[in-house]
Amino acid sequence: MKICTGIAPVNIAVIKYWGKKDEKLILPMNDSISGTLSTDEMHAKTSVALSPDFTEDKLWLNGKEVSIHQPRVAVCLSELRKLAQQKKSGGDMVHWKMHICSENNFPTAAGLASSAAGYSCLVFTIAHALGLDSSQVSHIARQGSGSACRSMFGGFVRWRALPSELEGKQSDGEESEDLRRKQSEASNAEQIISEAYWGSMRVIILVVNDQAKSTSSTDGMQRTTLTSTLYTHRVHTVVPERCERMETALNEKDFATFAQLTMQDSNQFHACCLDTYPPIVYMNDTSHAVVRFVHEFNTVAGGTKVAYTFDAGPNACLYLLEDSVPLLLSTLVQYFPASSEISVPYVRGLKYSTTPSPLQLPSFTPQPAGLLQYLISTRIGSGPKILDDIPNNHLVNEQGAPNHLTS
Ligand SMILES: Nc1ncnc2c1ncn2[C@@H]1O[C@H](COP(=O)(O)OP(=O)(O)OP(=O)(O)O)[C@@H](O)[C@H]1O
Ligand SMILES: C[C@@](O)(CCOP(=O)(O)OP(=O)(O)O)CC(=O)O
Repeated sequence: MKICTGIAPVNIAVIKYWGKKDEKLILPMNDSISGTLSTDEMHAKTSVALSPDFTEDKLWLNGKEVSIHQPRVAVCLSELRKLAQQKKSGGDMVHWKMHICSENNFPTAAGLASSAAGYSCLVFTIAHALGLDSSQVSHIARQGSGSACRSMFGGFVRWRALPSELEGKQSDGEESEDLRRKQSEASNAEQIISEAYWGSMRVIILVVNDQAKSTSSTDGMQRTTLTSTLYTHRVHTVVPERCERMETALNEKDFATFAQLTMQDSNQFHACCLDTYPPIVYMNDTSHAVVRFVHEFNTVAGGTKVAYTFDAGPNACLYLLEDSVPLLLSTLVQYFPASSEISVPYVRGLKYSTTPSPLQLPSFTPQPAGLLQYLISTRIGSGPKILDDIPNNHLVNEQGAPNHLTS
């Protein structure tokens, strides 16, 4: 019997992934770039037990058994076992069944990138258990959920689309097994900026008080690729150039350019969603109020101090530098007050000792209390980690049954 436990981070894209060239392999239409958030505030945690005595693979998510036969979970397990066999790694364990327990210390499927952290954690932890090099398996995490490949590394991460020379199909229209394997291995993630390089980068997540389930990313992006003409322009013309400019801004620690590109890319992604037919609407009135707030804050602050970005949901993610956080937080709390009924801290996570007076924003009206549920204050952090040396930390016990939820 072998048991391993790992944790993995959430990532939030600053140049968005949206749309696939290949639904099965999850090959993206364009490169994307994201920041990896610290696991101190938000993480997925996975334990895997392998034993020659287990008769079937099993999976528990947040304490409940779920089907191990979901195609995306199944493909991750079979690819990891195949790779371990090829590399002659893991010995007999390659043939043993696994019991996997996974949980998130933040809401699952609420548009907070739980699938990215979740699949990254599952693939990283099993790769470690089978003795594989976990820096070489982001293409497997990608097959769980595209954005999961970026959670395999810390700092800022770029996920590359397939290089054009590997795009071809064979003359009979059928790709060979060999070409498919090469294609799959060629679209992977790599760290472009370490978490230490721009150590003052901070992130604040604004959880919007409306978690109505809208179109899933998987379905939404499929519809956009089929129907949006703006999207064609985005993929072929805008994103390639924007990714290069984003890498330069990160390398030069040029916050104003980083922030402008981040906001423009979020806006264009949501414009493509609206240009989808029938349209997809992820941002709500509160999201749009946050956009207006950020622009007004930057105007009054006399420079671009804060950037917003929105994924496939109404929650906002703000990128800013450490020295702007106290003023941003005090102003935000003033203009987006907590509900009077809130029984938990409104601002969670990283604490700051100073509370400056809020900026006065003449063109922005204070919003009704409770539009935001809570805020998570965090920073850019490192990639997944194995936590086997912490006692009593596993989510699964020696009998292969789930332990009680621990975090
Ligand atoms: N810790 C985990 N381990 C394994 N799978 C997970 C884990 N967390 C989430 N998932 C998978 O991801 C699914 C949720 O993905 P979904 O894309 O709906 O939500 P999200 O990732 O929170 O939102 P978004 O992708 O819009 O940011 C879950 O139903 C489950 O299949
Ligand atoms: C808007 C996004 O968050 C979309 C994420 O899409 P997913 O990675 O959840 O989609 P699938 O590959 O179908 O699982 C942008 C991004 O993270 O780059």
